[in-house]
Amino acid sequence: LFSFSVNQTSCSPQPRPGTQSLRAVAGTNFTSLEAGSAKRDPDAGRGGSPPLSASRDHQEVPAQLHAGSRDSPLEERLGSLNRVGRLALPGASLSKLQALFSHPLYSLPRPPLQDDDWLLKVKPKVKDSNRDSTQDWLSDSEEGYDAAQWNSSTESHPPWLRFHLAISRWQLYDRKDPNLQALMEQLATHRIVSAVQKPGGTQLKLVMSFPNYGQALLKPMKQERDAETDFNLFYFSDFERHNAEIAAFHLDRVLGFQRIPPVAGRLINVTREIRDITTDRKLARTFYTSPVGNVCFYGQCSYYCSTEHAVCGRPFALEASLAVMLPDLSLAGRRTWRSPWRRSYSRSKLAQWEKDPDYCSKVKKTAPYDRDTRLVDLIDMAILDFLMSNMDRHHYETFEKFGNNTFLLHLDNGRAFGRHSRDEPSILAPLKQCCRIRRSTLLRLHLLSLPQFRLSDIMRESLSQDRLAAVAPLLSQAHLSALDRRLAAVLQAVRHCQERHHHLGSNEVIYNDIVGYSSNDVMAGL
Ligand SMILES: Nc1ncnc2c1ncn2[C@@H]1O[C@H](COP(=O)(O)OP(=O)(O)OP(=O)(O)O)[C@@H](O)[C@H]1O
Ligand SMILES: [Mn+2]
Repeated sequence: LFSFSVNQTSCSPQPRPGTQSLRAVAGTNFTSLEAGSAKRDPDAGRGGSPPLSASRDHQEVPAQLHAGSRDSPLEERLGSLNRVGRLALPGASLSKLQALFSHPLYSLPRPPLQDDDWLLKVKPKVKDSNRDSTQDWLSDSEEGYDAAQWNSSTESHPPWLRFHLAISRWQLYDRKDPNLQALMEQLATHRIVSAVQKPGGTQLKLVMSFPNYGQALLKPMKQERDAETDFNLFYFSDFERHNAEIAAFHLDRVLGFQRIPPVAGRLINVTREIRDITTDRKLARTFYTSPVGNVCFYGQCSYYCSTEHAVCGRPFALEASLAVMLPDLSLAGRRTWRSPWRRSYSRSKLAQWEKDPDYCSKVKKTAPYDRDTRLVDLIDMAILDFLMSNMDRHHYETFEKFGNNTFLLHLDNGRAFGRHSRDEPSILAPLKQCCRIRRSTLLRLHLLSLPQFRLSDIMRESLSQDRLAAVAPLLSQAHLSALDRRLAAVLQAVRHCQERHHHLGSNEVIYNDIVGYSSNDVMAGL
């Protein structure tokens, strides 16, 4: 019916899904503030720009942020953030999360997207002979799947395909895209037609398929929510946690990154939704019933796939995380990068960054960290990882198509949120050693440290939207409190950097990613 073209042609940009109602998230107070004055951005129809409000109340805010940024001390800027915070909460009708996402810092203007800033595009194919053979194949061999009647029109696309088609050079998804809701709903509720093991990686995970050909990566619950990782366990031996995958997605979104594929929690029926339907014989062979009558399996993998580490239903119900699959590698190849701050993964050796106090200045001179935003993107990732105490970020990935000038995918967060009683300062090494941070990130972190937006409250609210929150909160209060404590530590690290580099001016520490737009652009945009 159609095919993807990764090589861009000279066609004009396709309209993107979900950009028609970009304002949907604005809450009641903002809606009334904006009523009548909100104009659609001419680029919005292409998904090129975030929702832009022309409200006068909003115009004052970025002006403060903008003007205060270059030379005023941080406290002064925090003061203006405080005013912004209050502005965003005029009554009680906006939840904290809604108020946060309505804040101008979550709708910063981005450069308009060009044709080659989209990962994929639909290329209509009209040959009738192809169409017939595709349909025959669908109905003959794909039992349990819906007949696909997709064409080049967005309306005909299932949520997972809309998600794929909306991936851009700068983010995996647009937070305000209404398709996201549909996508999460699919992950959490759609019938599962197939479950097979995903080869590669160290721990058990399954690829689940839905009737509309969507797929998700499943990680099962392996331990109780608030079990703390044994202090003596090496980080590379830690179990993965399904709730960490879910919470990491929420945290990444709350930080305004949009670099983790959407993840939803779900109670899986181990018998009906895995054992009875799997075509993976190696997986099927590992099922058994435990002495208390629970259905268990352990699969095949290089770590923890044995009867000692079986995954069990109660008696059939199993908590799991389902992450939406990224486009197949044949359509959108990815490049894997070794993190310069990777741990040594040896019990006896230290990594170079642990020994060399001048390590960052070398990294800064090495491609691709020597240009564009790669270094500050890596530091964003380190901040995310420090907040959730993920020590396992040995590699990261990017989409090949976008070259070096693109966002970093934060995949594999299963080893985060293992410990709440301690922080792991070494995760912040990239920030502390390089003393560099995106201004947009820093301002959002400040916002999340204010009582009216407190990170732990925001995360509690965000996670309460997940279906598994009905079983038990996805992060215990101890983990939520740790987030606030760690956020304060990140801000302290930045302050320390600013003191150290005081003589060089604040631009030395703060990478100003909000300039590049003229003052007028910002005024019009916010
Ligand atoms: N949402 C996704 N869509 C497509 N591929 C994914 C997704 N998430 C992860 N992957 C791929 O699957 C691979 C394995 O996933 P993951 O890293 O989560 O498992 P793992 O067992 O922890 O692996 P490792 O032990 O190597 O860290 C990753 O290298 C990544 O490329
Ligand atoms: Mn891993």
